[in-house]
Parts: sequence; structure tokens; C-alpha cells
Amino acid sequence: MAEDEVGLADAVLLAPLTEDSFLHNLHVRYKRDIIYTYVGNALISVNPCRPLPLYSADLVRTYLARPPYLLPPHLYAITATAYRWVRDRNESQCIVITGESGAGKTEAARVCLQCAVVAGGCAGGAAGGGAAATLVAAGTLLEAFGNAATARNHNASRFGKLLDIELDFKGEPIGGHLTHSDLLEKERVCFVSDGERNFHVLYQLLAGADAQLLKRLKLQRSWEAYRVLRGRAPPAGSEDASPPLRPPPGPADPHADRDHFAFTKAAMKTLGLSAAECGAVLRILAFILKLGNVRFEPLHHIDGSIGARAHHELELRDACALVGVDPDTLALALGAAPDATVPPPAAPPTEAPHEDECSVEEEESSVGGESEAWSEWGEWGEWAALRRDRVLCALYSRLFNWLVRGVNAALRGAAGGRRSLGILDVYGLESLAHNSLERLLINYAAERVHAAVCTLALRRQQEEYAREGLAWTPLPLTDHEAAADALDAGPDCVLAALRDATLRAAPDSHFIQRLQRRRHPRVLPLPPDRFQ
Ligand SMILES: Nc1ncnc2c1ncn2[C@@H]1O[C@H](COP(=O)(O)OP(=O)(O)OP(=O)(O)O)[C@@H](O)[C@H]1O
Repeated sequence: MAEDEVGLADAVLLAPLTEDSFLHNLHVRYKRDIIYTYVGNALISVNPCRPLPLYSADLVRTYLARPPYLLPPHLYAITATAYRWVRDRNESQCIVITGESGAGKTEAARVCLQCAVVAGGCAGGAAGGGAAATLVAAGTLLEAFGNAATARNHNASRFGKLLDIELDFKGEPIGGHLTHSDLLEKERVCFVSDGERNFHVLYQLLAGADAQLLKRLKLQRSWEAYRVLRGRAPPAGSEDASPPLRPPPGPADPHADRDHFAFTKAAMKTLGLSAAECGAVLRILAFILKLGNVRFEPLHHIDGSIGARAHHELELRDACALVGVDPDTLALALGAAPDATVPPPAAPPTEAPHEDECSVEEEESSVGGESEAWSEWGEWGEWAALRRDRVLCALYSRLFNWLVRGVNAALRGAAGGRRSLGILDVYGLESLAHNSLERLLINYAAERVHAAVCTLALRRQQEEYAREGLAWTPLPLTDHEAAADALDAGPDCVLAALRDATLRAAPDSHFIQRLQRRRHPRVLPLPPDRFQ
């Protein structure tokens, strides 16, 4: 049976068009491995969760040569149409990919990029060389540093990105630009939830580095040796190297991390990073792994007060030697005196920053708080651990931004480049039991994109029907815009209240009280420190 005979290739033609008939159509097609279905100009892709023989350079050329309505629905049709508009009409286009986490957005973005690269090759450029190779290398590098295994997706993007591919008048890619939202889920670098993994590159380094490199970086091969990779913190009093409660999910192929390390290194080279820069990147990664292992123990000062001292001092010194930082200065900056001769730093704040920002579970569980002295130490130890985690988050985030700048420098097109073909791959919506500030902002960005898509695809269409006097049953639209407005529009919105509270350095409880006073109809404050 030909593909176009399985269900309907365009759901708009379903009669009656109901939610049930729509889902049934997708299901019928999916059972025959037909994962793509149109809804007018939009394409629905159902994740097959296994490789299908749907992609090839020859097929790209077929879609480039023929109009989309003569061929079955495919991402190539969407990309080829957008590509032709840029090339032939000199109008910039953007392919917007949305869906929840694990839906297949990143894979779809990869397919769109592959299609654009092959199309550029057909236009005269050497596919696989020049800007095309740089674009592919950029994808590989950012996936290594910006993706991680989560409970839902073994390769989840932890940042949103818009890749603009600049085309010349022949349609050949001559450069590009990557915009990322500066919203990398950086807290993952210091704390991984049970059953999840840290950023891929950290495992790749341990699995793929040869013995000499490991030695130079003072690293051990086993990821279990590193707290930031182990996931859940070990129970109180246990050794640092204790196994995780549940091992993080590794890639299906046991050698994948090792093999991907070679791809990541090759991508850095293709993007023009010098050997010295690549070495510095690896040293920073090693520093993160080692500093993450540094814990704190009580330090009794001569004046009777209690402070904190780095427990794994050798690890601290090794880590600092990698990046040229003085370990005593770093220990002091973290609030931990390197030895008793150093005076204790200023008193820790009365209101410690919220655990949302970085978990300190390990230290929390290792301090009993039974005596006054221990509870005092608990505050110090917790504060020092929190600072350590903040350093890790900030460092990784800056490293990531630096890499994105490097990618953009490598992608910079020839002056006077024409319009661009954009591929927007936003974060997937995720609702977890505990949603941190970063997750709130990620979901907020997704709501805004959904709002834009709904406005373009549905609301405007209905307005057009109304203008033309056509009879139709109006579709009830989920109001993504109102959800996003609750966060960012008007003086009563959540983000305005949060900004005020931050500027005043007010504790969480004040922020929640402020939300209570503002009585936003869509925001439910849950004192003392949460809201829905
Ligand atoms: N077209 C496809 N063919 C084969 N497998 C696919 C396809 N799309 C997705 N998958 C599988 O599903 C997994 C999740 O897809 P992907 O990483 O693209 O999701 P996502 O929507 O980008 O998720 P997140 O928002 O968490 O980054 C992929 O790693 C892959 O194994």
C-alpha cells in the first residue's frame, strides 16, 4: 500500500476533524512507520524511538526538485520549502520546532540541518566542506556540552537555540549565527537527580581520554569517583567513592562516550580552536570534576569560633594547579580557611540562599546539628559547599558561553550575506515535582514560543475565516499567552516580583508574601517558599 493511502497525509482533510479522528489518523500512520503528517502548513512528527530509513541525501534532492504537495509529508519538505523561499525570494525563514521533552525536537533540528547542508551542496558548495562542515561541527560540540540524559530523554538539550544559516544568492551556506538563550541548565553541573546524568562531555572525557591525558589532568577513569557525576549524594559518613543509589543511565552503546569524545575533539578542531584552547577547555572540565569532590570539615579557630576547612585538600590543590589558581585563595573565597592561621571570613548570611539554586544535600546530610557547635559548623559547611557549587555552575556556564562565541566566530559569514534560514529548537516543557528557577524560565520560554505558534497557526487563521464570513466552529485555544503573561507582563507578574526581591536581597518568604499581596489571578502563592 502506498504511503499516501495510509490514513490521511494532511489532517486538515479529516471529516469529521475531531481530536479522536486526528489521533486515530496519527496512530494508523505511526503503526506503518509513517511518522510525519501535515496539518496545513505545519508538520507533526511522532517520535519512532528507533532508527527508521527515512533520511538520505538522495531523498533531500527529490524534495528539492519537486513541490511538497507531490510528495509524502516529511521534514525535508518543510526545510526544502523554507530553503527555496530564502534562495529564490530572498526572504528569511524560520523553522520552529516545539514539543515536550523527548518528543524528537533535537533530532528534527538535525534532519533540517542535514537537508539544508545537502541543499547547499547541490547549489555548488562542497557539501561536507566549508560552512557546512562548520555547522555540523557546531551541532556536535554543543550537544556534548549542552545535552544530558534525563529521566525522559537520554540526550535532552539543556539549552534552547536558534541556528541561522546564511545563504548566498546561489543558495550555498556561507555562514551562520547561533543564538542561545543564556539559559543553560547549569545547576546540573553540580547536582544530578537520581537516575539522570550530568552533561555528556564530562563522561566523554573520562571514557575517551587516553592514559596520558588522564594523568596530565590528574583524573581517574571511573566516573563513580566524582561526586558531580554520581548523581544522588552518598549517605552521611560514607566514603566519597560510594556507588550511586541508582546508576545514571548510560548511552545504549557502552562505547558511545569514548567514541563521542573523539567527535567532540574533532569538532573543536573544525571550529578553529587551537590546541592550547582545547587543552584549556579540558583542564576546566577536570577542575570541575575535582573541585566537586572537595568537601568541608569543621575548623576550630584559636578564638574558639568554628569555621570550615576544605576536607579533600589534595583534590583542591590538584584542581587549582590545573587552572593556575592559588588553592588557599580559592579556599578562602569559598569561606573555608586553608589552615588555622587564616582568620575566618565574614559571618555567613543569616538567610542562606535557597537550595533551589544548588543542592547541598551532601553536606546537609553529613552534619547532625545536635550540639550548638555542630549546628554552627553546619551553617559554615553548608555555606562553603554552596559557594563551591556556585563556582561550578558559573564556571561551566561561562565555558559554555565562550564555546558559543567560538562557534559564532567560526560561523561568521562573508560580509553582505543574504537572508537566513533559521532552525529554532527550544527546550522541551518539563514538569517536575520540584521546579527550580531555571526550570521555570525554561518552561516560560516554551510557553512564549507556543503562544507565538498558536497565534500564527490558529488564531490568525480563525480571524481570517471571520473576516471572510466563513461558517466554522471556533476552536477553543489553550491560552499559552496568558500563562506566559502571568510570569512576565505587568507590575504584578511573577518575574517582576522576583526581580524586586532579588534587588532587595529579600529572602524567599518575602517574595512569596509579595506575590500574596499582588493577588495575581493565575498565580497561587504557597508560603513559605513556593508558588504554583
Ligand atoms: N526521527 C527520529 N528517528 C529515530 N529516533 C528518534 C527520532 N526522533 C527522536 N528519536 C529518539 O528519541 C530521542 C529523543 O529525541 P530528542 O532528543 O530529539 O528529543 P527532544 O524533543 O529534543 O527532547 P529535549 O527537549 O529533552 O531535548 C532521541 O535521542 C532518539 O533516540
